[in-house]
Amino acid sequence: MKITLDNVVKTFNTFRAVRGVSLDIGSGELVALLGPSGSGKTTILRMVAGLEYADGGQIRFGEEDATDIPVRERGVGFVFQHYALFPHMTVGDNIAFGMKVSKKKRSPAEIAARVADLLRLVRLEGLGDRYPAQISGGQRQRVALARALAVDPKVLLLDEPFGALDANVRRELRRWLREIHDELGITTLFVTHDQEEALDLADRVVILKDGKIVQVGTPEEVCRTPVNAFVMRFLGDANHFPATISGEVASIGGARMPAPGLVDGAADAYARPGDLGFSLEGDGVAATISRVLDRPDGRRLIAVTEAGEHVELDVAPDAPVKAGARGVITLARAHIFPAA
Ligand SMILES: Nc1ncnc2c1ncn2[C@@H]1O[C@H](COP(=O)(O)OP(=O)(O)OP(=O)(O)O)[C@@H](O)[C@H]1O
Repeated sequence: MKITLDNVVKTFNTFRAVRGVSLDIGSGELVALLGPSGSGKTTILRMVAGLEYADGGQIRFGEEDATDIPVRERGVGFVFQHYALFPHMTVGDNIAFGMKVSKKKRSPAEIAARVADLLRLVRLEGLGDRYPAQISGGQRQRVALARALAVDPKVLLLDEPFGALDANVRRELRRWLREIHDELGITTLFVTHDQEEALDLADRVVILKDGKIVQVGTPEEVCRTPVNAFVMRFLGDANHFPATISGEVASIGGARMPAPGLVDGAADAYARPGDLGFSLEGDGVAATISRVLDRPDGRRLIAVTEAGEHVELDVAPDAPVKAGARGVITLARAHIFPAA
């Protein structure tokens, strides 16, 4: 099912939570809405679900105006962070619940077979007789997904479904969700404020700020060509350097870089840790190493520039650098934007 948002607006009292959002979500696509707290992600999801009405613009399911489709007939499955399972029902009964109350009549044997299929799909075979309190948080969210899938939704809406889980479980569930999505091909809209989660999971990422879309693109597009400093910073690990533009060339400390299309004057350059290096001499930004952090996947240096800015850079695990070393930060790549 294709979903279209056409200049959608939502106002609470006088506060504009969503300010003219237009977005096409292709049939079978997995799209993440990513943005800081209060950027309007949940409000957009709730409007698609029909739990909230847009007060401007239009939402279409296929070619049909969604306002004409009652919530129960939208064919939407939800998983929310705090959308608790029924504690007094077994896992199996929780999954069966939607089928039992659905207009589409199914026999008890059909329901039991479907519950068994779904338990297999979410890899919880054998746990159907447990109660929610007897399984882990990650398993509970898998049950919540199985319950949402039980009624064959055309659209799946997930609001921070893994928000309450620890980092390793989150990572595992996100891989698993992607596999399930690829198997079932249900159009999925996923809300998160976790950049890594959005980038790992989604076909396309929609970056929101103050109720507006700032950028839409594949993970590669938003990472490699952020449209502005907000996207660059929000995606994480952005080091800032003041820059000066002259004749479409940026000077960043002693380094020079092409800056096509930028006007002369002050600018902001941003670079990620992997785009930086450290050497004792050369063209770059003078800095002193303040800390050396060793991690399973390499060595990260924390440097302080002469302007007092902290910069993080990744070097080879065996790079011979010690805290206190003075030298220059070299830039292999940077994103340069007009000064804010
Ligand atoms: N029912 C409501 N009444 C008044 N204001 C609301 C209501 N729901 C949301 N808002 C406001 O609308 C803005 C957007 O909220 P929304 O929950 O959509 O943001 P979000 O991006 O999902 O944030 P979070 O990540 O914190 O959940 C916020 O400023 C919020 O306070």
